[in-house]
Amino acid sequence: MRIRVINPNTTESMTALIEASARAVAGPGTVVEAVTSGMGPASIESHYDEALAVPGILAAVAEPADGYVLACFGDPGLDAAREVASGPVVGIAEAAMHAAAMVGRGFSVVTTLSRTKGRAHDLATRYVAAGACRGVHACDIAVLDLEHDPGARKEVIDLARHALERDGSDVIVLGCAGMAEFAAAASAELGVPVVDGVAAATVLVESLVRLGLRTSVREEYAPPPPKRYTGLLADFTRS
Ligand SMILES: O=C(O)C[C@H]1NC(=O)NC1=O
Repeated sequence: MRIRVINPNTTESMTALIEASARAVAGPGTVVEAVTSGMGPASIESHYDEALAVPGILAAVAEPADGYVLACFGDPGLDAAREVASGPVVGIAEAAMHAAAMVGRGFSVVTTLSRTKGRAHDLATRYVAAGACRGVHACDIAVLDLEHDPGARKEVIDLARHALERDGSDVIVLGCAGMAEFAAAASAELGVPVVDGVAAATVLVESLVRLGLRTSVREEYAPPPPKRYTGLLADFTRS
């Protein structure tokens, strides 16, 4: 099978990190096709960035694949992508939170900027039972600095340790695709499961494809009603 793993921001080096995390867990019969969005923000750290990332996501899911991963913790454009993708679409926050809820009593999210904490809470409300997400904590390291800041890994792990104590949680969810490579070291140091949403989403999409499950086209996720689109979007939308 072929899984298209989409980095919704336009930073190639981050796509490489995402690709490595997805390939590390993909099964022997799975081809991971990691792609960088062709248009939009260099990183996604606000509602504005999320909105401007969606056209690139929709263009990326328009290409055929057996399944798709949206490798951005805000799960931008997830519902719209499900209306047009040829296979199941899973967001990394969705996958990470579900996985975390299955291996512990309550998880804490460690994310980047404080301004994105509300989004993580909103997604937890959508995806998991009340109380499953015990808290969301921000390290206030910008997304693109995670890769270049030599102290980032330690800051994230120290914050995760604080979160476990403060929240009384027993699992950590990494709140950014750019933190994927911290998961193993964090789990070894903290002694708890640390969930990287890129890996979780890759395995979950593989499982859905193996189960023969695709997004239902009855009602909400049916293909969008045909209509005229004008302006720049006319090139990227279905007519
Ligand atoms: O929402 C965030 O802070 C993280 C999110 N932004 C991004 O460009 N890739 C991500 O995973």
